[in-house]
Amino acid sequence: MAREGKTITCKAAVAWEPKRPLSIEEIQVEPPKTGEVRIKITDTALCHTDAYTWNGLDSEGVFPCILGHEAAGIVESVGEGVTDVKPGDHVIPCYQAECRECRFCKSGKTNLCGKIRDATGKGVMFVDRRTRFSKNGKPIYHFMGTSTFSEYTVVHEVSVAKVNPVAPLEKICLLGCGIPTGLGAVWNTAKVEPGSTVAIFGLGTVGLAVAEGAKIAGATRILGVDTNPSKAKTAKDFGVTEFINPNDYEKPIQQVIVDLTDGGVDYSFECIGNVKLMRAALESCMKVLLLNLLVELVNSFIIVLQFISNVYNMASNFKQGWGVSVIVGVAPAGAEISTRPFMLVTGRVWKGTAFGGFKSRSQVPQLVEKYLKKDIKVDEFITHNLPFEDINKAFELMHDGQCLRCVMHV
Ligand SMILES: NC(=O)c1ccc[n+]([C@@H]2O[C@H](COP(=O)([O-])OP(=O)(O)OC[C@H]3O[C@@H](n4cnc5c(N)ncnc54)[C@H](O)[C@@H]3O)[C@@H](O)[C@H]2O)c1
Ligand SMILES: N[C@@H](CCC(=O)N[C@@H](CSCO)C(=O)NCC(=O)O)C(=O)O
Ligand SMILES: [Zn+2]
Ligand SMILES: [Zn+2]
Repeated sequence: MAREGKTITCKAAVAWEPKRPLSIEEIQVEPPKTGEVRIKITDTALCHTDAYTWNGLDSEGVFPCILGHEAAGIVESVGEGVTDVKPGDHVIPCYQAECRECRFCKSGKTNLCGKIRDATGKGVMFVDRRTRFSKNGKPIYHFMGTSTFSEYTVVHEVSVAKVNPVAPLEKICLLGCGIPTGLGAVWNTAKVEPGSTVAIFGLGTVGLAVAEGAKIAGATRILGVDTNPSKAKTAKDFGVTEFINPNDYEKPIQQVIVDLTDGGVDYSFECIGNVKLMRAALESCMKVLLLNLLVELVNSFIIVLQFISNVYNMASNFKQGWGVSVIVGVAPAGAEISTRPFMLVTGRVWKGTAFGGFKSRSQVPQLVEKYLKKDIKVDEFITHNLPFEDINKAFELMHDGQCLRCVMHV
C-alpha cells in the first residue's frame, strides 16, 4: 500500500529488439492514471504469440517492449475513476478489453472491444498515449495491453477480469489466453454439436483446448494433426481419437482427412499460424457428393426405419452446410490465405476467432469457476514451471516442442 501513487522500481524481462534474448532489468513502473490498474503479477505463462512477436513476425510489434499476456496477479493500486477492482483483488489481465459501452461491445455480434484497441496496438495507454514503463527515462512499450513479463504492470480497467480469490493464481494464469481460445473456438465460434467429426491442425495448448472443447461438446471423432510425433500420446489425453502425422503420408493432408472421414469433417480448426495449413483445414471439410447420397439412399431401402433415420440425417447435414473451418493460428505479417472460391461456393464456411469469442471481463471469471468445479482442464496444460529469471528457457522449450505451457513464478 505504501507504494500507491509512487513509481515502482522492479524487475521485468525486456525485449529490446526482435530475436534478442529477453533481458531481466530493473525498470520503472509509473502509478496508474485515470481508468488504469497497477497489478503485481504473480504468475505468467508463455504463449506462442509472445514468441511470434519476439521473432519480429507481428506487424504491430513495437520495441523495446515488455511481452507477456497469459498471467494472473493481485491489484496493487488503482487510478482515478476505477470502480470495478480494488487493491488486493485477484485478477487476470486480458488482452481483449470489454468496456461494455463501445459500439463493438454493445453490438452483441463480437467479443472484441473498440475502446482502447488502437492504443494497445501501438504499445501505449489510452488516456495519454504514453507508456507507463521506462528504464532510466527511456520508454519501454506495452504489449497487447497486458505486458505480464514484469513484476508490476499497468493495464486498463476495461481489460481486468476479477476472479475468485480461492483459485490458485499459478494455474488460472492460463485462462488469460490459450485455453479460453481453444474452448471458445469450439463452443462460441464453430458451435460444434454432438456427433460431429472434427479435425485439429496443431496440438499445442490451443489445439488441445480445441480437442477438450470438442469432446465436451460431444464430438465423436476428433482427428489431431501434428508433425511432432511426441504429441500422439498427449493428444489422446485431451480427447483426440486419431492422431495424424502428415509426414507419414505421401498425399496432401486434406486428402488424407477426406479419405479417412468419408468425404471430410464437419469442423476443422487451424491452431498453428501457417497459411498453407489454413487452406488444408478448410479443404478437409465435408464435401457431400451426389453419388454418396444416392448410395446412402439405396442402402437405406434395406430397412425402412434406417431409411427414415438416414433421410433425416442427410437433411440435417444440408441444413448445417458442409463444414466450418476456424482460423485460430496467427500468421506472420504479410501472409495471406487462398483457396479455390469453389470451396466456399459449394458450402464450406471460413471463420476466424480471437480469444475464442469470449467476452473477457464477463466470461473469464466464469471459466475460473468452471475450473474450480473441475469442468475444464487447466493443470494438465502446465508441463513446466520456471523461476521468472529463466524466461529465455521457456522460449527454448516451446521452440523444441517439449512443452505445452511453462508457468513462470514472478
Ligand atoms: N486467435 C487467437 O485468439 C489466438 C490465441 C492464442 C494463440 N493463438 C495462436 O494459435 C497458434 C497456436 O498457439 P499455441 O500456443 O498452441 O502454439 P504451440 O507452439 O504450443 O503449438 C503449435 C503446434 O503446432 C505444431 N505444428 C507446427 N508446425 C506444424 C505443421 N507444419 N504441421 C502440423 N503441426 C505443426 C507444433 O508441433 C505444435 O504442437 C499460434 O499461432 C498462436 O499465435 C491465437
Ligand atoms: N497483431 C497482429 C495479430 C495478432 C493477433 O491476431 N492476435 C490475436 C490474439 S493471439 C493471442 O495469443 C487476436 O486476438 N487478435 C485480435 C486483436 O488483437 O484484437 C497483427 O497485426 O496482425
Ligand atoms: Zn468496448
Ligand atoms: Zn496468447
